[in-house]
This record gives sequence, structure tokens and C-alpha cells, in this order.
Amino acid sequence: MTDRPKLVLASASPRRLALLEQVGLRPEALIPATIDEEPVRFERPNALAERLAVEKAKTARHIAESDENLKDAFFLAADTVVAVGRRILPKTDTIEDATECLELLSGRSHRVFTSVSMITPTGKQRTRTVEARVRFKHLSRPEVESYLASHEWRGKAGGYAIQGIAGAFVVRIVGSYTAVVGLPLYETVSLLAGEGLPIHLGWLNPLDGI
Ligand SMILES: Cc1cn([C@H]2C[C@H](O)[C@@H](COP(=O)(O)OP(=O)(O)OP(=O)(O)O)O2)c(=O)[nH]c1=O
Repeated sequence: MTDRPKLVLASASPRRLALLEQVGLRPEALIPATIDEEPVRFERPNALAERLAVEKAKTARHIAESDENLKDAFFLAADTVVAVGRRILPKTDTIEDATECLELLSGRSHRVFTSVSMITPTGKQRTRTVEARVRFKHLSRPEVESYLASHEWRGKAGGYAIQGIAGAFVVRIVGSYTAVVGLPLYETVSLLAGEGLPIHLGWLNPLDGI
């Protein structure tokens, strides 16, 4: 049997893992990278997403350095940033933050930037940043309140998750849906395949279980 190339997902996000698995990519290991995610002064949202994705991949690779089993692995990380104009919305941990985000997003368009960064077994790093534009319906006070009660906003960039209840707020999306959820699948697969990770969609029988 030939050795399957290994993939490490530098993430604690179950959504990112589920997206990879959706196309039959099963990481050998999950190595979440805890880094400071604060934007620096005047940082643009796309630049922030890119900087953090790059840093997460590097941090995970560093953590795995002494692991012989992961010596020849590809490392993959991503970061998602939601912005209204140049204003970067937080990853919401409190009801107050989430309320502010939802009120800001109500009835208007915003942008979601997701950057995906990969480090090859030889140490080459490649990164792609994807932009999606999302328009929300006007949210009434009761709608905001019931969404807050769902807790789906917790830990999500911009205070919502398109893959859940907030999918019903989306009037229009231009760009990659999987990028909004947290991992742009087209770009991720292109990056990995472009650097020699043999991806035969079907290699791991992605249709199993559907
Ligand atoms: C906008 C949006 C964000 N999100 C999530 C994706 C990310 O998990 C999160 C943005 O935070 P990130 O900092 O990108 O990721 P994370 O800290 O959750 O995970 P990691 O360990 O990979 O760093 O928001 C959704 O799940 N759905 C959405 O619609």
C-alpha cells in the first residue's frame, strides 16, 4: 500500500473539519493554533484574514516540529473576518457584541474574507484570500432577540453563522458560500492539488454516507 500524504488541519473549528471531510479530505491530525487575533491599527480586513491564516499555519507546523509522524505533512489553516466597509466586526463572545453586529448587518451588505494558508512538506507557504459579499434582510427586534437566544452567534466572526438559522437572513450572496462558513473549498483543493497533494475527489470515497 502506498503512503497517503498527510494533512494537518491547524484549527479548532468543527466547521472547517466538516468542510474538508465534505470533499473526502481527512486530516491526520488537528493542531489548533492559538494566536493573538487582534487587528493592528488601520489593518484592512483582508490583510488581517491573511496575516492570521499565515500565522496559524506556521504556529501549527512549529508545534508539530518534533512529531516524526507529521514530518512530511501539509499544514492547512484559515481565518475568517467579517467587515462592514473597513470596520472589522469581532468574533462575538458576548450578547452585547452579537447584538451590535446584528444591528449593523441588518438590511445591508457586508463582506466576508476568508484566507486559507498551506505549508507544504518542504516548507513552502501559499495563501489565498477569498471575498464574499452577503446581504442581510432587515432584522426586526424580535428576530434579533430570538437569534440571540439561539447562541449560534457564539465564537462566530460577525456574530452569525450562515450555515445555521442566519441562513434565513441572507437575501443575496456573491462569492463562495464555503468561504463564508470558514473554508473556501475550491481554493483549498486548488492550493493542495497545486502543491502535489494528490486529490482524487473520490480517493476517500466522499460520497460514502450521503
Ligand atoms: C461568518 C461566519 C463565520 N463562521 C465562523 C468560522 C470560524 O470558525 C469563525 C471565525 O473565526 P476564526 O478565527 O476564523 O476561526 P476559529 O477561531 O473559530 O477557528 P480556528 O481554530 O480555525 O482559528 O466564525 C461560521 O461558522 N459561519 C459564518 O457564517
